[in-house]
Amino acid sequence: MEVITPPFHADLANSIEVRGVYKVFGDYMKEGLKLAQQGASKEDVLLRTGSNLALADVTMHIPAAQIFVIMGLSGSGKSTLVRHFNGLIQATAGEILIDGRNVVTLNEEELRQLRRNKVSMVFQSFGLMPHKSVIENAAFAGLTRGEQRKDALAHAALWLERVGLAGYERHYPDELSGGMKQRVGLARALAANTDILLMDEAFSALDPLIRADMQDQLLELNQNLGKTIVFITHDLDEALRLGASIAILNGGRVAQVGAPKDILDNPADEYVARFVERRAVNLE
Ligand SMILES: Nc1ncnc2c1ncn2[C@@H]1O[C@H](COP(=O)(O)OP(=O)(O)OP(=O)(O)O)[C@@H](O)[C@H]1O
Repeated sequence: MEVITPPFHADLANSIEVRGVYKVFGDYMKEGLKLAQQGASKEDVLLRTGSNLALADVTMHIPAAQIFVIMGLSGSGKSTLVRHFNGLIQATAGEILIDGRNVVTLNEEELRQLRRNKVSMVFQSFGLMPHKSVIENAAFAGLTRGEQRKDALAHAALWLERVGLAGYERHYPDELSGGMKQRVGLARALAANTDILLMDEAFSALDPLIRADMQDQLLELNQNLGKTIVFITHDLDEALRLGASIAILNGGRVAQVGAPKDILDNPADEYVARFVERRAVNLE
């Protein structure tokens, strides 16, 4: 079957454009969507339809080659939003443009290609294949892209070394600690060498020293290779250290998007102010 590739727009390369995205989970999606479009809150929609409004009218521009941080309370919609970017979740309404192509309209094969070649993801729950060794996990993208096995494994070994896992190549995921599994997931995403990296609480299981080291590596990767990185975290210090921009979600809606200093100095509302109050001092 012929795969039709929608047009590529060079001026939008590696940016993510989110336009009016809504996501309603549950049996009464249409009713929930209508209420949300009229401005109803997550709680209202739940009370009146029993449906779960995860995202409402989310619009944001994620520039190429930037680290863009997403924060918000548990359940505010962070993971749901990011999973729209590689088509793991289908929007109820709205558009997501990557390289100017609307991800919402891609078919399964096009989505597979997108995940293989353009957008890789590091999951909070690691997402490793238990029956494959550490190095086979790390080399997954290269192997499925059809690279020579020797080359894909050599490349994966380099990334495993960079995340501090040299010597563990032949081990299996269930022989590793949580932090080590998280680093395998990270090595796998980095070895995939895609232009866009989605990271959902990707450092949460790491101890503080390794976490700081991984943050440094991510900044370096972003600076040297110009990767676009979308990074979900609960940790304000991590957000301020990594993010060129920070978006804060509240009940599925965007509370504020801005540079860290703007958010610290001028929080848009009480909710944002609560996030940043303990750091309400000027950033250098
Ligand atoms: N598959 C699903 N079915 C029904 N509701 C869902 C599903 N996935 C997420 N939700 C709901 O969508 C909302 C947003 O969830 P999401 O996981 O995106 O939040 P989050 O901000 O990432 O939270 P956390 O910080 O706890 O990971 C929540 O109310 C959640 O219950």
